[in-house]
Amino acid sequence: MPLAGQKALQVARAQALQILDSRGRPTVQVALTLDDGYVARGAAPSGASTGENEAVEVRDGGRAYGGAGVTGVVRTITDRIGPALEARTFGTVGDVDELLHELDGTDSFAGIGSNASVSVSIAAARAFAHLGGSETWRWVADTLGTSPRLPVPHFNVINGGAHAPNPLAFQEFMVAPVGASTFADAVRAGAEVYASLRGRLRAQGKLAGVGDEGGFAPDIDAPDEALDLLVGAIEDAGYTPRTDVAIAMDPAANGFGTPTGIYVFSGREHERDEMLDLYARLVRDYPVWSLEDPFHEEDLESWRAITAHLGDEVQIVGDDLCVTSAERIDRGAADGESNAVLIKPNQTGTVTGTFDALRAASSHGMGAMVSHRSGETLDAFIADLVVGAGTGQLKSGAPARGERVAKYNRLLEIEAADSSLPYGLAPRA
Ligand SMILES: C=C(OP(=O)(O)O)C(=O)O
Ligand SMILES: [Mg+2]
Repeated sequence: MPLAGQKALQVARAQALQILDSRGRPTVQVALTLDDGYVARGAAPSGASTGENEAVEVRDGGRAYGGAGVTGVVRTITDRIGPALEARTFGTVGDVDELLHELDGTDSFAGIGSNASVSVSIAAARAFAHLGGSETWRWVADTLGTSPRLPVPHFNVINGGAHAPNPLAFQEFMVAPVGASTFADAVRAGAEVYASLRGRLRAQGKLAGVGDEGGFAPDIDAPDEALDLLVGAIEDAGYTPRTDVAIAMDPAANGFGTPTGIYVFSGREHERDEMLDLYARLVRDYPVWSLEDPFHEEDLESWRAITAHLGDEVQIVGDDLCVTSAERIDRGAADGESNAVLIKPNQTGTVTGTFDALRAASSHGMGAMVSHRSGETLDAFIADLVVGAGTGQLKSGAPARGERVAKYNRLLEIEAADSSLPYGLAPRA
């Protein structure tokens, strides 16, 4: 249903452009020009460690850009989606997304590409916000019926796994300023911890390059070593681990595990029980508050075991497990597989699918962390999304590199413009 007083969307011109993402690979940007001259844009990010059941990103074959171009997707938008958009008026973003599903004709966006659908859908969401005279975050909150809030930023400061060339199997080690009183203070804490971590790594002779999300990629392989570095960096920056700044991890275990529960890292195999013991020890010994994709997406027995054993102490987040799918979130909740979900719009391919996933998580009392992808653009839609959805958690990489800080900087802008917005994790239902 359209929001009260919502003007219908009439697209005068739909254009698409191949641009580069933060890995130097092509992606697509859409521009929808409205009758009043307003241009609503949306760009598609791209993951490297993807779940099996994500909506399908379509790329060209051939040799251009290592076979990774999106000229076909640009053509699909220009020749098929654009004319279909221009031919009709739309009452809601759901109507636009329905058209995208119709044009696609598959149940995974393998036809038009989730990179086409998500960029069009994000642009349409911005167009509806503009037509309603509101900021995009406010439009999200009005559409979902949620209480907006500024999220705790999760800064990924040590990168491994598929995002870095180092031997570290676990993909992400994040610092989360849970004790900050404003978003601006949280950004400052994140930047200070990042700077002190750089100092520690330099002092230890381990300062190497950075990974895809801007975190350092030191030549280490043990999770303990990464966590020791983080705790030391938090203290060096003058903060108290856990109460001021907590830690979140995304091992992204699809990258080193199997459906049958065998996990290979640090030069040997680890079985399910050993992994459960390892996580229990890390949660006990370090200020870890959130643990994402600790097991392979098909190793459901392990997911159920960790949620049962550690779910009261830490948030267990399903990313590759749930792939921003309301259906999979419902199933996972019923089976006790995780108690929180990651929300990435391009995993489902539309803003409507993203809203459905957020509603599903909320209906089960699950936490929801909104997330960037490892391949990003300057598009900061997820910043507005997380404020409007009011889930209180965002991960967008290190507090460095333009495509990562674009999201944090947008949140600083939102906070500066509306100081009544609360900051912090959403109270659990
Ligand atoms: C952000 C992530 O990485 P990618 O975008 O490569 O899936 C993740 O796994 O949470
Ligand atoms: Mg993940």
